[in-house]
Amino acid sequence: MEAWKNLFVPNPVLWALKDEGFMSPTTIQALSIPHAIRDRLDIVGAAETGSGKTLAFCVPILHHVLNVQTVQDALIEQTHSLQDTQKYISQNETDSDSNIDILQPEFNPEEDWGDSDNSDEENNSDEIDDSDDVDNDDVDSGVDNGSDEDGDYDNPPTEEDIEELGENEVGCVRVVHNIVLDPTPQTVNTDKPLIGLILEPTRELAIQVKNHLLKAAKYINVKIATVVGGMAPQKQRRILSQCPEIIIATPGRLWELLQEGDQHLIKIPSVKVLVVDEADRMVEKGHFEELTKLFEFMKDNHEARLKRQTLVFSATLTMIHKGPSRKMKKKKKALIPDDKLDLLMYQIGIKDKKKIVDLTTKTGTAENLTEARINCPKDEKDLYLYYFRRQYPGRTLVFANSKDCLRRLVSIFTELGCKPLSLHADMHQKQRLKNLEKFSASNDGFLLASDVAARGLDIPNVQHVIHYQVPRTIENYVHRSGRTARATKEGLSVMLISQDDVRNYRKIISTLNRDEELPVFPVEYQYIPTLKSQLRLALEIDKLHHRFMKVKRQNDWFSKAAEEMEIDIKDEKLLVDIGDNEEQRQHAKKLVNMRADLLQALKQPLAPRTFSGKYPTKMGKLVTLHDAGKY
Ligand SMILES: Nc1ncnc2c1ncn2[C@@H]1O[C@H](COP(=O)(O)OP(=O)(O)OP(=O)(O)O)[C@@H](O)[C@H]1O
Repeated sequence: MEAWKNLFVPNPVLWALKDEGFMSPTTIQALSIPHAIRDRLDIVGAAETGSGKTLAFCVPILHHVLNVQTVQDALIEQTHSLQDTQKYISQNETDSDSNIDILQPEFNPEEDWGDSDNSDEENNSDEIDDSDDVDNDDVDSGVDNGSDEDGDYDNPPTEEDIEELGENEVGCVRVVHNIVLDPTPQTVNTDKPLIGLILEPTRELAIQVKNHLLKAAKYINVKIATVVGGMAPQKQRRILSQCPEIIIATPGRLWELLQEGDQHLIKIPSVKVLVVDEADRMVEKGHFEELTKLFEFMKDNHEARLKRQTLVFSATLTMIHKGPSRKMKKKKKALIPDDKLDLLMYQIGIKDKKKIVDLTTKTGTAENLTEARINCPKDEKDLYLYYFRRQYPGRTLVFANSKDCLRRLVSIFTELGCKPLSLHADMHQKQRLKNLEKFSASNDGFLLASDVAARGLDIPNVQHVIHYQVPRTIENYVHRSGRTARATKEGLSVMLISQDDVRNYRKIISTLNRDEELPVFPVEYQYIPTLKSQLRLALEIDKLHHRFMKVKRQNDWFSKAAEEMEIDIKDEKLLVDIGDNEEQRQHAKKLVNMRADLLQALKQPLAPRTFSGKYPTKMGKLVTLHDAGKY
């Protein structure tokens, strides 16, 4: 753990990292953490997907939490000694000689500072546990009883900490020459500061980061909450009323609760650390309106802004996606990476005192990623996806550009027995999380997703990423592909390219400065006819199934409407409208028979793979096809 110590990582975090088996920092962690902790600089960090950027911002936040807690402990101790002195003074009636100005003898530090954290948590544990929300451990699970009660951390509080705490965070206590004065004890409350705010572009990512942070905070007494859309706001309001020190949020819900005047969220301008993860996406024009408003709201408090540390990270901070050529021509000058970074830093309010750590690789994608393509007609993409699925088992994530396309694929691949899961923005949040969980739990998981899953998700051991359609931007290509080949793992990314995709494909290749085309994925064509006939049958079944369901839905609708209007459903006219039930029975029978045929066809094993060719990767190493399926 020596390497971590040199980065000024506090001991309680070190213990947790050790438990996680993170024996040494990754490059982005090693190059950014000391500047954040020791130098208190704003950090702008760009590094490849899966390189550990999450911990690079989590560790500095926890450092701040520990610092604040140490300061609070010191204040309690001072208050205790002040009370002892007061007792002594009143007993000896010699207060005229004292140089300590005691304003309110009733001040009770136990009530205001002491163990409110823990007792709060226990008293409210039923509130947190009773709901069946997926998110039901948002706050309490992040709290440990603080094994480091003596406050003996690596970095003792500085003068600045004490000043900041006195003015901004406690509000009712002033620290003058190390003596605690309490001018307005009647306003002392159990209110706790908001220390860290992490902004994420998607709900799944916010929840994932919370879990990551909880692991790193295993030995720290800290409350961490997520504030995201798609979950009950009432519960989030309740959680916020417990004043979690760290909030991880998506901008929409955060802004909504802030506008309601949430008492904890109004402290946002004086937050000590602000993290904008996936920053280039967050500030993208027209993406998060609420974020702009939030930044405006934070700017109001100029003094706090100067004290605040801002950390921004992404794998694509310096990548520029080229717009449509017509637009580009109109512009006098094309955007260059430095412009993008400057604009982003301006939008977020990065201070001049900053450290930029740009580890973006020349190829743009992760080192351990093998990239390939399959060229095919648009109407054969299903076939090649099916081919890949059958020939290359393993956790596979497929990206498509539209929700309609995803729905269609889910339907067909369900018929083909591939057990697909889906993930897109139109789904209910609980279902989204459930599907992610199922996907992560199955070694052979098959997830069909929109770009909502492209950024940040750290699903263990995703072996393959398939781009059913070529993504529209370079950033999306890098992030989608980055769901595999994470940390030290290998991974394979394959693009299905039809005529429609050529333009986007060319843009990606040129932006990534690739000298060569991506290698062609070697398809074993001898299997194609068998797979084609299975797919054809599945498509027929799917079509019939949809027709059947449509009539059934209509039928149900008519029955319901008829009932509501007190019309007898046996009415001849209605029966004519909804069609003949016997016909539906026949319909259903046909479906059952066709499914039985398909099931039989699917049992037919494909001939063992005979291909033993190799194809080069961008890394120059050779990967056999057999290996490619077993990453
Ligand atoms: N020091 C470390 N040693 C070993 N593994 C680590 C270390 N730091 C992080 N990891 C692991 O590496 C994986 C990727 O980390 P993380 O999700 O932070 O990547 P990222 O850079 O944020 O990726 P993305 O750009 O896709 O969001 C995670 O599973 C994480 O637990």
